[in-house]
Amino acid sequence: MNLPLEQRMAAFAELRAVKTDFAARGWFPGTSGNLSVRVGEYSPERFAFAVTASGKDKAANTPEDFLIVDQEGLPTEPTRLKPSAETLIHCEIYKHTGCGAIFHVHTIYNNIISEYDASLGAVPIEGVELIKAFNIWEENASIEVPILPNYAKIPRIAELVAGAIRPGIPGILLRNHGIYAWGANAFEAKRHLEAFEFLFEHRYKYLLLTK
Ligand SMILES: CSCCC(=O)C(=O)COP(=O)(O)O
Ligand SMILES: [Zn+2]
Repeated sequence: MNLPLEQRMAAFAELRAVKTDFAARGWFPGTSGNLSVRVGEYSPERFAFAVTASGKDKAANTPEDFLIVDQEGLPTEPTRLKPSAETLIHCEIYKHTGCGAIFHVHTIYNNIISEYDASLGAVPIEGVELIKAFNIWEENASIEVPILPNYAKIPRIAELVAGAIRPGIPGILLRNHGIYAWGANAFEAKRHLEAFEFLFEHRYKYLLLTK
């Protein structure tokens, strides 16, 4: 898939803005986290996306922070950059949702809550206003955010992604690892990620107060 230079540059610029924003929040500790936005035409069998390069300090901006990969997670042109080690998870989410952007961060709240609720297989959240960020408008709505095991081998996690995606819930937690949040575009993926993080912090603090 040959993408015009302007499309690649626009995707990289969009990722850079999100990366800078999340880095300022401390959302990339120890080089963790990865970001992607889809570019060009889409079918579940054939698509491409811009993704962060693996192992970089995501708080630093360099000319070698992003590359384009295809639906298999392989670079679309020769490069010495390595795509995120977790690119296969992005591939699965794009394939099964058709979304336009995916953001993955490790935070204290998403790690602790995913561990706390691991035996349930999902984080239950009820009656918090920010559920509306997922376009769920009913009164006293409840949602469950799925939790997958954090296997060392990413392909083992990737093969569970399709079965974990729940209609209307644009996110998946990896146990004691972090969250993947997605949306139709970068704006929506960011809104979803911020809402998830708010809801995890809310649950953590509510549990502390009430247990
Ligand atoms: C040091 S964090 C371990 C890998 C990880 O979970 C992550 O999110 C970052 O991996 P990447 O290859 O995208 O840099
Ligand atoms: Zn990670």
